[in-house]
Parts: sequence; C-alpha cells; structure tokens
Amino acid sequence: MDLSAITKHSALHAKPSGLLLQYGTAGFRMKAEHLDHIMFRMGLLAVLRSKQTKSTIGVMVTASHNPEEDNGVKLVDPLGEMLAPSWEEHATYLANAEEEDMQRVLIDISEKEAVDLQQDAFVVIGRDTRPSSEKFSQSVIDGVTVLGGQVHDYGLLTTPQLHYMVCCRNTSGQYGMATIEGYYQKLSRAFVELTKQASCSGDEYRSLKVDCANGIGALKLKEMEHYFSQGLSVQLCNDGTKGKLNHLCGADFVKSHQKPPQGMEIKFNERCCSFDGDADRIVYYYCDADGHFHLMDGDKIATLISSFLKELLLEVGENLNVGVVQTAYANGSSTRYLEEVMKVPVYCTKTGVKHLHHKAQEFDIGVYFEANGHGTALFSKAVEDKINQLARELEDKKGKAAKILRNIIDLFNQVADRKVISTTDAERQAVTPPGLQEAINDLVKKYRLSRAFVRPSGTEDVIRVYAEADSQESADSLAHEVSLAVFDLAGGIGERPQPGF
Ligand SMILES: CC(=O)N[C@H]1[C@@H](OP(=O)(O)O)O[C@H](CO)[C@@H](O)[C@@H]1O
Ligand SMILES: [Mg+2]
Repeated sequence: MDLSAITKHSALHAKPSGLLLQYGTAGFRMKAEHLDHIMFRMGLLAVLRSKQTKSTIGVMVTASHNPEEDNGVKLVDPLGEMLAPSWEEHATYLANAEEEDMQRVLIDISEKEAVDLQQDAFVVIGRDTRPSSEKFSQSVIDGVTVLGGQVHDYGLLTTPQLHYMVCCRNTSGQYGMATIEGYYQKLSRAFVELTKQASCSGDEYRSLKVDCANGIGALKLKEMEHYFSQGLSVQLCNDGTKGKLNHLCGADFVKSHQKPPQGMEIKFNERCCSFDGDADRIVYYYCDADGHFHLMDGDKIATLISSFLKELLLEVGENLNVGVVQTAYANGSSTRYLEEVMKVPVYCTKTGVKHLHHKAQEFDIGVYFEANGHGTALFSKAVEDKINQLARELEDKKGKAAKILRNIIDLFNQVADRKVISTTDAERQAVTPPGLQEAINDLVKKYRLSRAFVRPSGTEDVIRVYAEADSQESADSLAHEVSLAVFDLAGGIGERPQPGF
C-alpha cells in the first residue's frame, strides 16, 4: 500500500467534517453533494475485498428509487451477490474515518480480514443516469487505482447488468459472456424460446408498455429491443427525454400510490409495467373494462412464478422443495394464499434483497420477491444440472416442460443483490420507543383483517408505515392513525401527519 499516495488522493475527495453515514439496506445513499468521499473510499474498499476474495468485485453508482438529487453506491460480491455483512461494517468504518485516520483504518481492515496486499485486484464499475453519476464513477476509479487495482468501467448499466458482469467474470464465462452483448443474447434467447413454447402466443400477448422511471432502464431496453425479434414489442414511456428521474413515475411511485405513472396512457387490458431508477424492480399493471387499475406487485409475481414452477415440476415428475421468501411488506392475503392454497412454505425476512436472497438459497428452488418488485427465483446447482439432463433425455409433454424449465433458469438473472425505532420478528414488531408497539396493536384491533408495522428506512431519512385492512378506506385510516402514534411516541418533527398522501 502506497500510504502517502492514499493520503494525497483522499484529500482530493475530502470527507465533510462531522458527516456520519451507514451502509444501509442497499449501500450508501444521500444527497449527491455529500458523497464524493464515499465513492473514493468504496473504490479503496472494493480493492481490499477483491484481493481478499481473489475475485472481481463490482461497484454500482446509483440511488435506485431515490430522487434525482440523491446518489449512492453499492458493492457487489464475487457471485453477483450483495456485499457480505461483515464487509458492510468495514464499509461504514471506512466511510466515517476522518482524513488523518484513513491509513490506520485501511490497515486495520486488511489485518482483520487477512488481506494479502500483494494479490492482484480487479474491480468493475457501472452507473445510472443521474447527473452526478459520471463524476462519481471517476472518484471510484481514483480509489481503485491508488490502491493498485485494475478497473473496467462499463459506463451506463442497470444494477442487474452489473451483477451479471461480476458473476460472468468470476465463473470464467460459464454464467455467460461478461459483455453487454452477452447479457442481451443470453436473456433474449431464453425469452424468445419461452414465448415459442408458451401455449398462448398470439400477438396481443406480445406487446408491453414500459414506464422506465426516466432512468437507465430506457436506454438499456432500447438496446435490448432488437434482440427480441418478433418475441416482444415494447413501447417505452418516461424514457428520460422529458421528465425527471423517478418523479411521479417508476415502480416505487406506482406501488406506493397504487396508480399509473404520469406519462403513460393505459387503455383497457393493455399490459404495462414499471421499472425503478436502476431497473432492478418491476411491477406490472392493467386497467379493466371499468377503468379500474389492477397492480401485480412482487407478491403477485412471486405467487404466479411459484405456481407456474410447481405445475412444470409436476409435469416432469420431479418432487423438489420450492419455497417463497417475503418481507413484512407482503400483503397478508398473498401469504395466506401461498401457504393454504398453494401449500408452499413461506418465510419472512428483514427488508432488503440481501436478506431474502440468503434465505432463498436454502431451497432447491427459492422464489423471493419484495412487494415493491425486487426479486427472482434461485435454482440450486443440483437442480439446474438435473433439469438440463431431463431437458435432454425426456420427450413429449415431459420433455417440453423440462425445456421450459431450462429456459426459465436462463431468463431469471439469478445473481442478486444478497435509530429511535428498533424492530424485531423480521421487522414486524417495534421494540423501541416504549409503548409504540402496544399502541399499534390497539389500533390494529379496530379493523378487520388488518396488519400494521413501522420501521426506519435504510435508504431515506424517514420512518416507513405499513398498513393493510379489508378495505382501502380502513387501510388508509389505520395508516394515518399509526403514523400519528409514531409522530407522538417517536418524537416526530414538523407538521403532524395528514390523512392520505
Ligand atoms: C418498503 C420498501 O419498499 N423498502 C425498500 C427500500 O428500503 P428502505 O430500507 O425501506 O428505505 O429500498 C430498498 C432498496 O431499493 C428496498 O430493498 C426496500 O424494499
Ligand atoms: Mg433499485
């Protein structure tokens, strides 16, 4: 380690004094103006992680669904998973070190993790379309190079694409080619094959309106469109030519407001979907003949995927262990349906893809989705080998089902992201401040089929309130009452919460 070079370069990316940040639900997120030092330091950390794992590490510059003025950064571990929890702690430690402590902190982390400093390091970088992202990826590159690491900057990428690149590079191309071309080829081939195998493949099933949240999804879908040939026709809305990133559009807006995004006109039965700012969430929706809006969120997607997989497995005659993983934000009726009707075991983890991903790895096939549209299906290596073999050996109906399963495996990009209020029981119960959980319990009792919980966000400076009940009015009213309890018991500031949003 050239310690004097590190000190010199670090001073060019100086930390605002007194600023303390934490590696949260999905990395660091903040107003962009406070983040330059974090970018440089995450470049340094990525080199140490790369040396320790002797693998390529990814760095994604994005703040996903947050407003355009924010930015953020997350590290991607060797198999495309989110950074290991112990390294999240190192990230927070390094992010908060004062300038004069930088050398000591880097040495500390290297010693704790037995990093061989002589080892080569390789880091790949991607970024979203925020105005601040390009400059920030330069700061990451500065951090990587000053510690002697090599860099490949992929430039503009979606988060799932960066995860894919990292996995390809660390599996010597077995997962796919580590190029944008390789990504489009692998996914579109599986998709086109699947549409040929599907029983309903008329034209009306092949068009989709896509709300791209005015973000990176628009650029990348435009590139990918050509690979679908006749398989899919997409119409892009909110493609970034006019509107602001994530403003009144995108998956987060559609999910939390339960209405269509601005900038998209929906006709009866048109198939529509929304991405978020880094295109790692998707939610689907349509309007019925009466103009009513129907959202197919992560809960619904998980239910559809797991029932489809179970049907195919029954067809091929394989009895595999399929599980679904959700968070506390999953609607109670989806959990009941999965457990009682589908007879699928359902598990609840803390918010954040890393927690769901980890749990889903325990199954032969683990389907996980956050209600907001983050998710995928994971197939164990043994299951993947078995399905490949069945697809080769079986014929007729069984063979067809095995081939469909084979294409589904390729289509799901399986590499994944792995204060005053504190919570327990997968965040469904508030432990502090005293009296808050009791107040919530009393409010929930007033409504039928209701649930409610609160937790501090890990990506924004807010407390999130969740409520469900047997009608929209009851859910809104419960949400309002719970937010008042939070305001009163957790020291709310500013105006008291108003009903509705
Ligand atoms: C309720 C909700 O949607 N929370 C989101 C949000 O985290 P918070 O910690 O709630 O701010 O952003 C995360 C990253 O995108 C996502 O994984 C998570 O599901
Ligand atoms: Mg995102």
